[in-house]
Amino acid sequence: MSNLILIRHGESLWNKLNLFTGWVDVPLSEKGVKEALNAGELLKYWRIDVIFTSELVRAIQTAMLVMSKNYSGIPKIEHENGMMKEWSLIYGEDGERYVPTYKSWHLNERYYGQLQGLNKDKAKKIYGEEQVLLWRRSYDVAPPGGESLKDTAKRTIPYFRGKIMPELERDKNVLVSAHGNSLRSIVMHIEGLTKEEVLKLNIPTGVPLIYEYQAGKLKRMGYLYEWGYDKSLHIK
Ligand SMILES: O=C(O)[C@@H](CO)OP(=O)(O)O
Repeated sequence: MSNLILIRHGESLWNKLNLFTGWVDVPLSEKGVKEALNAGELLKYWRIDVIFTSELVRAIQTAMLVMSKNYSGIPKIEHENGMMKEWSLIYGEDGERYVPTYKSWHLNERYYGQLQGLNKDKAKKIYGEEQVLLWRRSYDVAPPGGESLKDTAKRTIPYFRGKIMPELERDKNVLVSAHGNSLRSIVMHIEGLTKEEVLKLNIPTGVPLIYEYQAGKLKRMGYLYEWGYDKSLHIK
């Protein structure tokens, strides 16, 4: 048996300002740092064997803050190619335990196109609430110049199947630190949600969502809080 731990990054400086963020590389707010540390506290004694994050700093920060509390080992970023890969190899024997950490744009937030940088309430005033809700939560309506959730899934799901699932199959506990919509596409896939169901799916910042992997199946344990699991998927 192994565990899949999904976590949306803590609040970012642009979440706080209520701006469409997408691929804009914004760091965590002070509250976001606290959320990530709190998640780390909850996961303190969990064995984490491998980490996947997006290429965006808010997800990387969140994973590192979680690991700053964790005893599994030191997260070591595994670069895929070039000098970063070649020159970051370890040749000595220092006896440390390392947790391989992979960064990939496949896990990045949905690309929000021309909405990036726009205030979400201002967008509602300009385009109407209904239109903005479709851009933000529907499955196949893309924001102007950006990705629909369906488009996002075209990059997240092959990565999930090709890189993340094989680790679970090898009994590795996996931490995935990513974003509201990249995680919505992954949860939609795992849970087999319909287009209508995914409209209601909102993933809270900085709360670990735990799955158990056994015999080829992922079973949801729920969102992990101080007091235990919230088994519902749609957190109010
Ligand atoms: O701005 C964004 O990139 C995302 C996540 O914060 O926003 P939304 O909740 O609208 O999908």
